[in-house]
Amino acid sequence: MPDEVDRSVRTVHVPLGERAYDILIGHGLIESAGERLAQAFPGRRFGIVTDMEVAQAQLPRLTSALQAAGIGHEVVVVPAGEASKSLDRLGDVLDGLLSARLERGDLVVALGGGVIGDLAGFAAAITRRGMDFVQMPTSLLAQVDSSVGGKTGINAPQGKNLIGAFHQPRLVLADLDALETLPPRQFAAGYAEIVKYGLIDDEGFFFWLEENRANIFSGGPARAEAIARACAAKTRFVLADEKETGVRALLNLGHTFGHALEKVTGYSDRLLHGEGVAIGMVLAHRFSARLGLAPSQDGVRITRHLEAAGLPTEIGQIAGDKLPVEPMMDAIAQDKKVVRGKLTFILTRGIGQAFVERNVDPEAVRAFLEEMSA
Ligand SMILES: NC(=O)c1ccc[n+]([C@@H]2O[C@H](COP(=O)([O-])OP(=O)(O)OC[C@H]3O[C@@H](n4cnc5c(N)ncnc54)[C@H](O)[C@@H]3O)[C@@H](O)[C@H]2O)c1
Ligand SMILES: O=C(O)C(=O)C[C@@H](O)[C@H](O)[C@H](O)COP(=O)(O)O
Ligand SMILES: [Zn+2]
Repeated sequence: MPDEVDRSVRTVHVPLGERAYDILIGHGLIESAGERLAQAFPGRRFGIVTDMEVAQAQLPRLTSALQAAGIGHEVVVVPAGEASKSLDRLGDVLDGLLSARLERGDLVVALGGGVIGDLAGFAAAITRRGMDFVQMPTSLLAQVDSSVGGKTGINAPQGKNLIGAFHQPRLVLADLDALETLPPRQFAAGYAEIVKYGLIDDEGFFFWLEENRANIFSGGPARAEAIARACAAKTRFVLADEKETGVRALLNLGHTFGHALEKVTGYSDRLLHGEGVAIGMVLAHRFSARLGLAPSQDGVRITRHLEAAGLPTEIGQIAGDKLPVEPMMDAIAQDKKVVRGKLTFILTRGIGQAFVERNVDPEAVRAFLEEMSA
């Protein structure tokens, strides 16, 4: 931790009309959650959904704060990790919320990383035909990406996030102190999604990250700035295209490859989501260069930056047996961006110049993946 801790709270507003909400980023937000929630949602009860690791590292801070504010709450805990984005664990969460007799006017609180945000957000969307929910992201990835924008859901055997709903949170409280207990591998995985915003349409941000990566990782002032800039960038895309009929698909840079890799590694610790995104972004740049769209040096520069952050950049770096290409192609064919059977990829003309390419030739993708997996 730096000697001087900045106590100010940054706010990114998401002006989505009647679904508008604030993202607060700062220290001590879990401790002040009792007062904030009591003021914003007077008289409501809260169903906190979390995972076993976050329950150990962060939950006592929240329950003490709610107790101190006299707020009624129940807790539902699921195992940590991507495997909890499943129908079985969704059933457990629904059972916990209903057994606690939370009413439709009460709120769900997602305390955890992106797995908890996606799972609890989806549970909120369908419990009693729709409860409000608050995101309290505790991983870097959740603070810069998954807690914002309203995508919620779980995985299916056929592919990643194939079951879900758009359901915006009412409030996002991103407590920087929570990151102090986050394992380093998880921090690096979240960093990949920060880099993504630079690669999509903001080369200046990517260059800033090249200068400030060490400060972000060590918990210096650049960390809060990076998180706030990432949230502001995501908010821009969500406002322009809340339900992803067009430009929001750019937030999927690296994800078509990444999601396929997550599926073939069994949604397990073999490959974290952010690690899949890191490899996927490198592949998207290489594939674009292969098609003559982007300079290959940009791919090299991105690879260097991600490697310096401790992230994998090659399929061959994934632990375990060699990954087969055909199941990856099956996953790619199930991607939600597919239109009338045609593959959509986010390709690029270089750093900060991503674009949506519809009707990508599956044979070109297969040949590329065969080569990249060799
Ligand atoms: N909805 C969206 O827009 C969106 C965006 C990006 C990613 N996602 C999803 O998010 C998920 C990945 O999220 P993630 O990387 O946060 O994974 P995660 O939720 O599994 O959290 C990572 C790990 O860190 C632990 N953890 C989290 N916070 C901690 C803390 N403060 N201290 C100690 N341990 C902590 C968790 O227990 C878990 O083991 C994927 O399922 C991905 O599909 C969704
Ligand atoms: O919010 C979005 O839109 C994103 O694409 C953000 C991604 O980082 C995230 O992983 C998202 O869950 C992927 O969405 P999906 O629609 O491809 O499942
Ligand atoms: Zn992602």
